[in-house]
Amino acid sequence: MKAVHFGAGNIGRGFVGLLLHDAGYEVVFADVNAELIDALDDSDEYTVHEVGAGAVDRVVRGYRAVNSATDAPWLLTELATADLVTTAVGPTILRFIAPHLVTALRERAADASPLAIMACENAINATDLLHDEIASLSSPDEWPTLAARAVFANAAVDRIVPAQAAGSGLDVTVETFFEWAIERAPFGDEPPAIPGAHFVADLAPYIERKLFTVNTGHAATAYFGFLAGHERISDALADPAVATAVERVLEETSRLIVDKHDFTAAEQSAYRATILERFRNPELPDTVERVGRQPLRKLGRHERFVGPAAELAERGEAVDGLLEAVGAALRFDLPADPESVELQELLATREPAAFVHEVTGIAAGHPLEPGLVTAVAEASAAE
Ligand SMILES: NC(=O)C1=CN([C@@H]2O[C@H](COP(=O)(O)OP(=O)(O)OC[C@H]3O[C@@H](n4cnc5c(N)ncnc54)[C@H](O)[C@@H]3O)[C@@H](O)[C@H]2O)C=CC1
Ligand SMILES: O=P(O)(O)OC[C@H]1O[C@](O)(CO)[C@@H](O)[C@@H]1O
Repeated sequence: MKAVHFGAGNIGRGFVGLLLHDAGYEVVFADVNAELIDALDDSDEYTVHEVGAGAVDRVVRGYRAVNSATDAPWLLTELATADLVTTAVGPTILRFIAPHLVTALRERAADASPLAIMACENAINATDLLHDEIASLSSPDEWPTLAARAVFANAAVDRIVPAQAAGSGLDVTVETFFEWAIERAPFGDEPPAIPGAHFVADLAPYIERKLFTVNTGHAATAYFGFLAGHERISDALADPAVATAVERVLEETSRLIVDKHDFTAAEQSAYRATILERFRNPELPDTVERVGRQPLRKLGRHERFVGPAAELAERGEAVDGLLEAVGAALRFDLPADPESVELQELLATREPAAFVHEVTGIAAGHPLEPGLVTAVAEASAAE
């Protein structure tokens, strides 16, 4: 069994690549970072160091690496005999992966087993997004033939993998916790054998609970923590003012999760407590800058703040905590982060309502619009 994994970064090496390796797959990493690919190519193994209670080290061996920017022919050769393709590149990068996959599907033998494709990104239904990008490169006549050569399954991935210390080489430091939930239905009776993953009938509850608890809580900690002058996530959460603001946000999203899905209030409360403990892990060298990265993406319509806030507002529920988190995100002013720079430029040049429509995708007249406009106006005035 062979898996081609796009994105040999933190999640690629520290989570998806590791679980595929442990599942017995021959793993081929594809990345556009030449230095990283060369390092993988020149190495025989790397170690995934867990930190926290019950931590163990795991060694990944026997992989290959291909530079997908400069060696498309070799990548295609690998894809031709792959059983599985995964990605961990970031949702905005999926459109750059699509051209490789459309070509691979064109060249895939009609009698080969369908290629399983799973985008492992922090976004609702990222595989659907990748599917649509691939289909857009085909024609309505051709696409049914290509689509029959693949199985697309959405997935939710959860493991905190911070930025790695300089000099750590290919080794990756990760938390002990992980969860990889994958839609079962697209595979029929034969889901891929990945012991570390679990296959679920309906992914929506898992991905919404994950994105609107883990990612909402983490990003809120980052933005409130940044404003309070903290560098590390664990220090930010040790600040009672930050912890209280984050709790307020998570109480709101938890209300939505419990209302919409089959999780009880007690289950959601336990899940929330667990994730806050994960964020507090003092052995995890995680920073507010990493967790807050790409604020424009994180302020998107179906993302961790505006997504749940819009649904709650539509239900007539209060969203003061989420709006406060949006306000903090708007003040994430970090010259090293291109999206933060763009965000500050937009704040300085757009009227608040125009900013809201453009950045958050919330339209005029939506019940969340007034709250967002106020948050933007306050952030602009504070500039
Ligand atoms: N780090 C974390 O704790 C978690 C991250 N995620 C998600 O996983 C994805 C990846 O995140 P990280 O691993 O943290 O980022 P990362 O920056 O460490 O890794 C991304 C990798 O993708 C590569 N890449 C960029 N463009 C590419 C292209 N066109 N083709 C092939 N490779 C390309 C980069 O060179 C880099 O090695 C994101 O969607 C993130 O939201 C999900 C759960 C946890
Ligand atoms: O690129 P994003 O969406 O910030 O992804 C990283 C996030 O995902 C998480 O790993 C949670 O699974 C957090 O560590 C981190 O905030």
